[in-house]
Amino acid sequence: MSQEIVSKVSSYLTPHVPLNLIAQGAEAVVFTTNVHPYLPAKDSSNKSYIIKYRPAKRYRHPLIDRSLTKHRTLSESRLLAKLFLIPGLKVPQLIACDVYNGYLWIEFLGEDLPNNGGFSNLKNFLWMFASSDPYDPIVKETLIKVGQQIGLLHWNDYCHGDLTSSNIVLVREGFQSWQPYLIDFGLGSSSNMVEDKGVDLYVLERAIVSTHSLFAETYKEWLMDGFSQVYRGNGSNGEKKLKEVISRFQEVRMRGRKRSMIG
Ligand SMILES: Nc1ncnc2c1ncn2[C@@H]1O[C@H](COP(=O)(O)OP(=O)(O)OP(=O)(O)O)[C@@H](O)[C@H]1O
Repeated sequence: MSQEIVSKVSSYLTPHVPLNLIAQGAEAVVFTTNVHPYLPAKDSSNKSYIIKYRPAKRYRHPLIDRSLTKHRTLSESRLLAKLFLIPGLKVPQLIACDVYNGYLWIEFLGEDLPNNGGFSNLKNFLWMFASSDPYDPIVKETLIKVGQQIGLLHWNDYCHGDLTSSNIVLVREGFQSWQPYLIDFGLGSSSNMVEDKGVDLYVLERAIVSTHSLFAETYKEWLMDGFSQVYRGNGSNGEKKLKEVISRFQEVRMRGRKRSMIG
């Protein structure tokens, strides 16, 4: 990780904003901080926030780079703000954005899992149960809820674009219950196309199969149960649309299989 980027962020945000680097993806550098951009420090000291920064890419022309950064930061923040208003859909709250400089300030979600299980995303959560009881009722309940969240997203004609098990964060509710939240809408879009929905479902299926292959069949069933519940809750129109999405999902899966056989 380039120290240069960290220094740049730190000097832009001033020393009043302590930063803890937690991730560097292809697109963005992600920090946590305990400082809220608007509230006085004493009001926010127990909470954590995410600062997502899209650094400049040297290989792009500076003008194009600035325009792309602005466009992507704006698009992610708009999407988050719209999704946050959909009843029942769980996404982190957008707190602030600085689109010209590529910064998003977002509510921090999740926690560390017990026994060094890592951060509470779906991937680590399933690993945690893999060695004890992979078919624990908590796993079932959580995967059904994950399916419901994806169902709600798609039913409202939005797509995620990078629906991996790391982009689903679990927030503890009570002692033994977890609420899934969808994060990272950098590639998300408003879309009513069954193709985009089928691809979302396929990407998640691949993520589950590749990391939890032994239990994947059951996990997929639970996910699709939750997903279908949302569509079926919308009457005959929901049933019709559900069939279309599932049929396209199967088509996307077939294309994926052919591609991996051909190489
Ligand atoms: N709101 C949040 N609450 C808690 N953790 C978060 C949040 N947003 C992001 N993270 C953490 O930071 C990581 C990277 O964030 P995000 O996926 O948004 O960035 P990215 O650069 O698009 O990543 P990638 O290129 O890996 O997809 C996430 O996997 C997650 O661990």
